[in-house]
Amino acid sequence: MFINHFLEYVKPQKHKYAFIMVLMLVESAVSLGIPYLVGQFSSAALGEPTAIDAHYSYFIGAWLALIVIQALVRYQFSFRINMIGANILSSLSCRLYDHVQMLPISYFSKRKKGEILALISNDANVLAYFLSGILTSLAPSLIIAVGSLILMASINVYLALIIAVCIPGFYLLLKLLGKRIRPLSEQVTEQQASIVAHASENIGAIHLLKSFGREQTESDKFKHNTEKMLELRRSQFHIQALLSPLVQMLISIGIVLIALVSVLHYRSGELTISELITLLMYGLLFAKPMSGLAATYGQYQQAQGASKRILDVLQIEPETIDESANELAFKQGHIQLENITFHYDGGKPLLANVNAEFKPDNITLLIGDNGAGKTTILHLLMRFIEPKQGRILLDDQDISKVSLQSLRSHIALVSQDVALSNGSIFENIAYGRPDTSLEQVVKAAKASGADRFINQLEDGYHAQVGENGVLLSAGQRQKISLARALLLNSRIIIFDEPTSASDEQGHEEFAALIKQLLAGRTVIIVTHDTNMQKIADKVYAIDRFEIVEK
Ligand SMILES: Nc1ncnc2c1ncn2[C@@H]1O[C@H](COP(=O)(O)OP(=O)(O)OP(=O)(O)O)[C@@H](O)[C@H]1O
Repeated sequence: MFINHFLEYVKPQKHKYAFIMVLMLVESAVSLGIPYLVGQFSSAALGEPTAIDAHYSYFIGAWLALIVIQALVRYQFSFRINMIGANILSSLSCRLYDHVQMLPISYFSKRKKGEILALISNDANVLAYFLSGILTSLAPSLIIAVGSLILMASINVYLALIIAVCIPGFYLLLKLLGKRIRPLSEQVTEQQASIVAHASENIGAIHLLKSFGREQTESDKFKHNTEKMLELRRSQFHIQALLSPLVQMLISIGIVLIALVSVLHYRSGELTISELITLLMYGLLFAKPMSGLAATYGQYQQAQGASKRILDVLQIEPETIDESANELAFKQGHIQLENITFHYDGGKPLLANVNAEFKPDNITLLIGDNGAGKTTILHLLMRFIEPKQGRILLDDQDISKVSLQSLRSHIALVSQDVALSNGSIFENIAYGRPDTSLEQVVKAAKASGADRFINQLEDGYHAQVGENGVLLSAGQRQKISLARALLLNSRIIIFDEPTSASDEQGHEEFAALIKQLLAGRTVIIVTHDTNMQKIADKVYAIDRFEIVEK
């Protein structure tokens, strides 16, 4: 049972649960009391003996009072149970989000974005509301079903027996249909994830899509995906739609039998009219929780699927945040690659026994053909990925032995596809130092050359950049990204294709800027730009799995 792993989310809410259970017990007692009162009312109206000697209007009054109490209790129950669900959802999705963002980069390379989003939103939702509803809906359903059965048996034992015989059939039916619900709901979730992933990818690459005239192709693809979803939904709804009426039918047949046997017993004088009415009302009361139980069973199967997917992700080891690992004792920023061998899982060999040295107060270029492994080396330095063999030393300390947080705090990465968050320019430059002042941000922007264009914007540093910085040009985004790295004031700065978005003049300006700004630091630049060679102290070329100094 995958769901068991999540019962810890129920525990903190136990007092609220207990109160809801009390409410539900009251509601069950009221529901069971109503048929009894109706029986008493009929007896009083027909002049038969009643439990207390009272006029029939007294029983009507009590009946009405119970109806009002029932409504009030149901309102309280419904509100509180939903709040428990919302609370569980909030803690579960926070835990999931925290875990997901700690997973290694390799997890994200293999998963669709939509799949991850579906997990945090859809699966967490299914599980949370199941956890909040199950205990509180199961207990009263069982109380009402068992209670009405006992009360029926107290009036007529044959009738109770008829129902007891129907119950195994009911269970079998549930089992049979329930078997198909789970794999279907898993397929539905997967399909939903690929629809979201497809849409989000296309919207993210809308320029590409439009410029290559892919509208129709992508529309067809989307339609194909939704049609597949429609098919899955058809099967899912088919079972869901079948489950409830089938169970209802079985129960209704039971009620017909109850009615028949009751009438026969009445005619033979073994039952009074008020007992007959009470019995029929208990029969109807019994039917309701039984069909509720059928729905709960369907939800249970869905929640099992959701828990399994969530559990699978929670069981993936996050990036090693070894609390006991040493902090990096940073000195100058001297980096050495020793016999590094690397290939991506399932990929061909990329680096074999690579040795290299990146010195402080040096600008080192990494050049090479597309796909040679330049960015991979930067990612090894950041420990987004780990070498298969060999080690990387920073100031003579093996970086795999120091805490990730301390390693990354000394390195600023200006990546190829500049990632900006949807906020203001100020927020984007201050991304790594959220508590920094405007003055410091402006200083960094002046140094990176971003200040010029920022001042021309109507809202200046408070201008919004749009999602992924779409409101800025590629060159402007790169300048913001450089300012962001400068603000960190890291002693090691690594650039991945920093001038890919600049014009020829931009290349020269950037080279001069780097030379002047980053003196004294360890600078590594992955580039295809030959202008950079003028400012470089050393150039490494990656060729056929090896690194050669030029
Ligand atoms: N996450 C990944 N999983 C599997 N293979 C990958 C992954 N990232 C990159 N690769 C592959 O590894 C090789 C090296 O990629 P890398 O990005 O390091 O090249 P690069 O030298 O920086 O290229 P470019 O100059 O085109 O940016 C490529 O063949 C690429 O397809």
